[in-house]
Amino acid sequence: MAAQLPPLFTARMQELLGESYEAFAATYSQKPHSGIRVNTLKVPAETLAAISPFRLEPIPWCGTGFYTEESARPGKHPYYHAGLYYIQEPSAMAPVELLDVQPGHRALDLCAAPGGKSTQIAAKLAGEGLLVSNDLHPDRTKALAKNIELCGVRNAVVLNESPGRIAAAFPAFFDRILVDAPCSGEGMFRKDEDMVRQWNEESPDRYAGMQREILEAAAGALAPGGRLVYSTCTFSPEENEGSIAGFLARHPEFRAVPALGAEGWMPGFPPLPEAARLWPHLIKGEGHFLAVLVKDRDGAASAAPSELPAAGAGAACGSGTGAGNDRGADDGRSLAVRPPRENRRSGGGGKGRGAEAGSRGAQPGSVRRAGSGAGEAAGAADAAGLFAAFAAGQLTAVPSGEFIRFGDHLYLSPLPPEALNGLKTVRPGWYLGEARKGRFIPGHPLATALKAEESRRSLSLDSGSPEAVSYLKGETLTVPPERLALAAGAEPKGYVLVCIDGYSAGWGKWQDGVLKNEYPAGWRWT
Ligand SMILES: C[S@@+](CC[C@H](N)C(=O)[O-])C[C@H]1O[C@@H](n2cnc3c(N)ncnc32)[C@H](O)[C@@H]1O
Repeated sequence: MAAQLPPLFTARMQELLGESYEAFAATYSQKPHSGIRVNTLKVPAETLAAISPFRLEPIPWCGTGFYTEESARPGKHPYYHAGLYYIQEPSAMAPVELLDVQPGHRALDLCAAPGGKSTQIAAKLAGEGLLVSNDLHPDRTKALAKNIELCGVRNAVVLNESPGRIAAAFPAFFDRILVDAPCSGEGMFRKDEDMVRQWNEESPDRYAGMQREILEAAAGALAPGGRLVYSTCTFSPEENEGSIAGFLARHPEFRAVPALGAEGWMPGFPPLPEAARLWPHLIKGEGHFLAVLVKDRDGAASAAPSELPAAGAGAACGSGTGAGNDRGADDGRSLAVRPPRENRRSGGGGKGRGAEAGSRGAQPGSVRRAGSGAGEAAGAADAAGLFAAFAAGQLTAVPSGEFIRFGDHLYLSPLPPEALNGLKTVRPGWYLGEARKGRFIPGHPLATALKAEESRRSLSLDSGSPEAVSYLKGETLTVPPERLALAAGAEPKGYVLVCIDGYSAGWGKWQDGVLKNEYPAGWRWT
């Protein structure tokens, strides 16, 4: 690496590591390791391993994770665009492995952008249960939402909130919480030299303050008997053992359990040997810290656990009664539920304007129940009804659940709409599409989360063919009707689920041998 390590950092590391320091320091002249994690929502890990265009080597602590060679360019393969894997630093795959997420759990990822660990949690949920994925910084939630949609996640809600407000809206609610905390990033110096430049001697103490606040919120949102994983990518004991020891002292209802991993993982420093430290000179990965905390079954003072928040609970929080960190509280700038910008069509400004106009009459940042607001989309057409009609002709099974309509835009949510009242919601669920002028226009995330056999009209492109890249670049394709896979009775004309080697990537619209490209501009292969 070119950047000079801060002398104060190296002095601290020498003190921390003693005679291991030389081996540690030597890693800075070595290349960082790269990896991908298979998105099992789309493909089993064994299948991807068999069809992978580049060599894969298993990562010992993550059954769906693989090291990739330096020469591999996984972001430049059609499989990436079909959401078959997520490019992730190998050590960063460890926290979710320790979270023990099971299908059906309610999981909260409090510091989630850009979504590496959220997409990993979603894969473990396997479409059952709930993922609430949050980040405080609005700009970062865009990448978060996009990655969740790329991976075809159906049961995620994306928020842009302070953890304190989430805890106030969802007291003692979640079975699993991940706090992948903002930190001084010392473990990433080799991979990201910006981290080196941003570091100063106050960094560890500054971040420890933030971590304390986030952990307090997590304590309130975790259900009795629930599990919390705390992770950082830094070495400083203040932000690691210090943050967790302080938390345990304040919260006797929590205990640390061993963070069991793989060969080469080291225990935390006293007083927290249950934690794990991942050192770059002992494993093939960057520096990480991991702690697993369990909340007593009967220890939550306030717990009337696991009921959905009553309607209005969030609104109370929005009016300023929420606990904890108030940064990011409603300030009138926040957007209500919006369709992904990249899913708004060119020339479809009316659609975007409609959504914004709809939000003006609402509490800032609120999500409104389908069809409940006066400023709701013009026209009496019921978006859910239009979707049902579209689905009857297009899909082999019609997804069901809580429909949330905002303006012309329809989502399927894993939560009842009132549960999100007052919370800045980036996505209230799976974006299905837009109901406009009596028609339903399917959204891109609807396509990415479908399996080929769930669409009555599909087309599979060979990942190695120039056609696959043409489609991903947004080009029109010539496709004779016999190439379309049609369910019994389906006509070739209409929306086609375009797949890469059988894995959904987006929509096309077929007519008379021409496949019009519906792959959104912001997602295209460049
Ligand atoms: C280590 S990164 C998260 C990486 C992410 N978990 C992943 O796997 O892709 C920490 C994140 O915390 C967010 N953040 C910072 N302060 C926060 C706070 N008070 N509450 C929630 N998120 C916060 C940052 O915007 C950043 O995206």
